[in-house]
Amino acid sequence: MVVFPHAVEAVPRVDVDQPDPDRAADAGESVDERRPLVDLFGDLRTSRSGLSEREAARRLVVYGPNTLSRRTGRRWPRELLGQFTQPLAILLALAAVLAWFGGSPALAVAVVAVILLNAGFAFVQEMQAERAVEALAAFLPSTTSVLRDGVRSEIAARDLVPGDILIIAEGDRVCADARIIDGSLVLDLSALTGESMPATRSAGPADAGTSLLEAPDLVFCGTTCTGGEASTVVTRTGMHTELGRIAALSQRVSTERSPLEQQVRRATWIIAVVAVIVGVLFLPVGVWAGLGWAAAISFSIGLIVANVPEGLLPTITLALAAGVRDLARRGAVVKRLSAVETLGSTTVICTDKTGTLTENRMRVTQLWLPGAEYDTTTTTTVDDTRAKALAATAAACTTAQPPTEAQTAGSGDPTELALLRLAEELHVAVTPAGRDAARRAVFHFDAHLKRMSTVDEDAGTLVIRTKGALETVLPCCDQVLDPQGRLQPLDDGIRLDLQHTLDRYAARGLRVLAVAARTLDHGQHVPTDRQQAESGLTLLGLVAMVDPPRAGVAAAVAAAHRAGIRIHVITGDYGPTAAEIARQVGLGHEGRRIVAGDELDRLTDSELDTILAGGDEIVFARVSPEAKLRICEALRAQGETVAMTGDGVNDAPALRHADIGVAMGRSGTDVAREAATMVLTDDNFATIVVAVDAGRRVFANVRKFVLYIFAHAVPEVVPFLIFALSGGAIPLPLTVLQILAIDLGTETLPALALGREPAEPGLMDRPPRPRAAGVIDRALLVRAWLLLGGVSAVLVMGGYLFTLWRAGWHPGDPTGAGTPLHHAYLQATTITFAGIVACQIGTAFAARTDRASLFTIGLFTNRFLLWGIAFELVFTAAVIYTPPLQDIFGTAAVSPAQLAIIAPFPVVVWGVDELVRWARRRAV
Ligand SMILES: Nc1ncnc2c1ncn2[C@@H]1O[C@H](COP(=O)(O)OP(=O)(O)OP(=O)(O)O)[C@@H](O)[C@H]1O
Repeated sequence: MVVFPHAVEAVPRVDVDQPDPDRAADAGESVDERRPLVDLFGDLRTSRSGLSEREAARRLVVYGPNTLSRRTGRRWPRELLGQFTQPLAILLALAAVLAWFGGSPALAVAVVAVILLNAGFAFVQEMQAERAVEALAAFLPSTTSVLRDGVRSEIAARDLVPGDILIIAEGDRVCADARIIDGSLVLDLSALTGESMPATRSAGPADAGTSLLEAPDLVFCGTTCTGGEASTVVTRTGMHTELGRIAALSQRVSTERSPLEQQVRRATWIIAVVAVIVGVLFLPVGVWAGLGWAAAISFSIGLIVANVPEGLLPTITLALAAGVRDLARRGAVVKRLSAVETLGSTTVICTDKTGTLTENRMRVTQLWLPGAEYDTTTTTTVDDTRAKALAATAAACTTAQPPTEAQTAGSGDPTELALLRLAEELHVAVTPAGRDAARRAVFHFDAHLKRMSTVDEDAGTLVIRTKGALETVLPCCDQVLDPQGRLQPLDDGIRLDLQHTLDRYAARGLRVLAVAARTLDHGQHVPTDRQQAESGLTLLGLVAMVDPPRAGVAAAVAAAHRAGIRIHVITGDYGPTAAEIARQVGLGHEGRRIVAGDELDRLTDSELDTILAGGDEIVFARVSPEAKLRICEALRAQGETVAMTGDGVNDAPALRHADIGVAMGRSGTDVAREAATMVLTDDNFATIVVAVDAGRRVFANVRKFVLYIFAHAVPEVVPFLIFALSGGAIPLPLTVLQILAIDLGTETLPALALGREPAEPGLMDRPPRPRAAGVIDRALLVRAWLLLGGVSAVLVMGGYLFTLWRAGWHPGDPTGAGTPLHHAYLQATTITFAGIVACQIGTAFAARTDRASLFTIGLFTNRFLLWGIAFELVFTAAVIYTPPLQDIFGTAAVSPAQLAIIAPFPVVVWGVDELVRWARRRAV
């Protein structure tokens, strides 16, 4: 259920208190958003202080939730039909037609069953995968800021109703159509109009001449705010918005094919072509070996059907979807299935510091003033008027909302919350209402300037208050307050003192803010020019705050290092502060380097490449968000797979450009969340490493079932080869329907179960897989076809020949119906069939690990596999021992002594593979 178009509600709504759509539509249609504001307020029965909670609740029932709903009901028949028009399904259908007219109706029916089962299976899996991704929206609740009962509060965006006063600020995604009543905004309208240039919208007289989307004071759902702040009155919500109307409703989570799926699709095709060639070639050989044409055709069809790996793709899609679901539970919401596999090959993580490596819960611990210093954690009372003025000024220069009973954590920038708390501790508390009432202008925090300023009226005079990074505030100051409260010029001695203090605090990992102020002369106007306002200030002092590393980050960093992943920090904070935090969490254990923003700007591209190619982990400090894009590009050009975090509007290009853009679910902006591939619902760095782990596991599991499915082809094909090569002297060891029984009945569940295998030990102790490395490589094919398949084929053929030989058969003896050896022949083919099943069980256990021994993960740790094997055994027993199935599949009951021949097969197949893995482990 979503409010924004990036994900759209997939399930038809069936709420009992569902509003009458016609009524709601009427209500939504009847407002003319371009009427003069007073009239619009009248029409919407609202005012500048917003609706009451009660009225809002009532309107929610009338208008319905502010969501875009998509009708899914009618989509599925087309998707199901699509499964039958897949090239592989058409190939099989051709085979069925051939079988029918070739005189093998039973085979034709069986092939049609294969087609139906496969299509149904693929359909269900794809629907599940899609639902998994769409359901993720629930993990990303969107909130929005409104005035209700005159108080600003955060509500779920889906609860927004017409008449609400909605406050839109930089980074927000506009989640309803609204008219601006105060302030101005820079908007990105590209989602709605395709226009990539940002547009400015501000309060003003309504203009009836322009088109709705171009109206200077209207904003629309689906656009994003890239700058400014404004109050607006909501005119339309949900399906009544322009976005709802234009029905950009088909917008869905991107379902483009992942590289993994593309690779497997290609491999599937190659194998299908090989299967067809082998099948067609078998035709003349079969006739030559003594089969009639009809039997030869049916066998070649059987060979084709058996070897076309039609179930592979949907199984992979499902494994990726299971990975997506698992990640969402663990705090990482990914927006594309393909992201799961990209995560697994991540080689570099570029992370910001505040809030990702650290808790983002700041607390002021130090105050510095010319000639005085206080440790606020040990000093119980600070009795210094200059210190109090410092704290009061810093707290007044904020926009954050301190904690209230309703919102115990407060809202806004944690740096500012720490300053509000400091003022309270020093008994100079600033109330948000008083602060906002005195406010005449704000020069917002700017990520490039790294400072912010406010102009406030204080006892009839205007005061400019500035806070920010020392190196950006200092050039705006030309004096300080000395210990006696007199103004002193900022001389070299004080500058040196300030620098020493800054470095001392930074070495402890503290974030340092300089605070300055200036009182305007009587009669001076509120300055509109930022540069002019932020000049001639008096420096009051420094405040330093701790923001401790998050629990678990150090362990995650160590895990990432073991997994061969390098981590660079890209932060707006001061270099030594960031470097100390980096040290505390274990970054740069093999070399750490600080590159400051201005140094980075001076570096040529090749110099940057050289630095990045070295083994150091780098702290890029005081960098602008734009520099993230440059670093990301440089890393990708070196062939790295980059995961990049970001939370601001300006981070969006870098997030889009990285292989995995990671945004913060809690603290980030909507714009960053929109641009990212993965959103961390807990904002925690450790979750990125968890996601990499999950990505690796999903990739490894896909290899496991590909191995398993490929391996069984050999014991199925070899019997045919032996029959053909012997010129019919060795009778066919396997019937066509037995092959289909294996393909349809016994193979599928264990393959699916392998997709749910827990991570193999040591998976995160290996270097990342190269981006170009395919899921199906030579090593996998050798292991599947030569090792597991080869051993199985030898065993199965051995069992078959041994059974025949024990019954007194010699090569060339007739075994057809009515001959004395016929029953023994049926038993021997049954042994081939059961032998392949036994070898599959061994293969499944072998495939569970790629390098490790099965004993290290435990024999019974994959319950799904055990159930799959149990089903496989029951199915096989039914085929062998129930008379109707015996007739269909051409089997005969076998004695316990005969079964004893195949009983050790699983252990032999698995044992040989275990030995090879052991030898490989020793070789490294
Ligand atoms: N609300 C604020 N008002 C004034 N100055 C601020 C404020 N927040 C941060 N600063 C200053 O700007 C600098 C950079 O802050 P910014 O928020 O860009 O970086 P950051 O949050 O530490 O970085 P990141 O999250 O990327 O690790 C800080 O070191 C501080 O000096």
